[in-house]
Amino acid sequence: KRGDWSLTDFEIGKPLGRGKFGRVYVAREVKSQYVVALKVLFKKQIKKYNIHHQLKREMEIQTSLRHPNILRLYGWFHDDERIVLILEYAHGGELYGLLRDCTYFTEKRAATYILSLAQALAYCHEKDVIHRDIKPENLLLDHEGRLKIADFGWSVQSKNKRRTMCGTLDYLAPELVENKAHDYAVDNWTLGILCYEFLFGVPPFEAESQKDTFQRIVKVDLSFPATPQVSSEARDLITKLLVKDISKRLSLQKIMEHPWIVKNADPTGICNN
Ligand SMILES: CC[C@@H](NC(=O)c1cc2[nH]nc(NC(=O)c3ccc(N4CCN(C)CC4)cc3)c2s1)c1ccccc1
Repeated sequence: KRGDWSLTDFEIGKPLGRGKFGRVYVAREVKSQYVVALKVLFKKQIKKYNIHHQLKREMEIQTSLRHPNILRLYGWFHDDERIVLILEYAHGGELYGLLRDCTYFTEKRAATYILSLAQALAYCHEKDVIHRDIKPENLLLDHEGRLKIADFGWSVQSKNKRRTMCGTLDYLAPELVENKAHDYAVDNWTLGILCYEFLFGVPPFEAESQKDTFQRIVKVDLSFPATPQVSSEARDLITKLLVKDISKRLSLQKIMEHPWIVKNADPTGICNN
């Protein structure tokens, strides 16, 4: 099945989105009538921006991941000028679109998506994958409203150069042992940003200029608007994620066990309110 695909096997539909390096189209595989998304990247662009290694990593990583909240990469093919990724089709479109339409989510919907993200990231981290670019634009919804993380273009397989000599940590300096833990914590901070944005409709450190946003981030200049009304448990979780000291930032496991998540999140990942 893998590897013998070509564009003639698909009826191409409307464009779904466009990134810097390519476009995504909805398509139907002719024989099975199965609906997929085809991400078309031009070899010229790949050479020009020298993203060949990144694309290769994205393909290896996303093919190896199997999780209900991670968009599947079924396979790929190429011709003289294009590389085409055959991706799972997410019928609900971008989570971002939903957030824009309803300004902010209910606490149940927000908690359900944060739980799905924490579960997907815990799965990725077990497989030594750090996404590093979790943002609303990369989050899609399937036909049941289940969250799907897309676009692993910026993810990395954590450099296993840190794999210790003869399998023991005993000889590793603390900064190396620490460093490995640090790599993963970047995704946890992002969950705090997303949780805030799901509940208030804007990211926590938004500012007029990039410089101001940067300063607010490094100072962790966090404040909660009076409206919309958001529970103290929700604010507690956000406050425990947007922590500068990585060793004090809530772990994915602790996020899944947090009272606000336990009380509000739908464990099936599907939220209809
Ligand atoms: C995350 C960005 C990334 N995207 C993917 O890989 C993508 C992979 C993938 N699979 N399914 C998708 N579905 C859609 O994009 C979509 C958008 C709107 C839809 N609707 C509009 C509203 N309506 C009410 C319901 C139907 C339905 C599906 C996308 S995007 C990308 C990367 C490079 C170049 C382009 C895009």
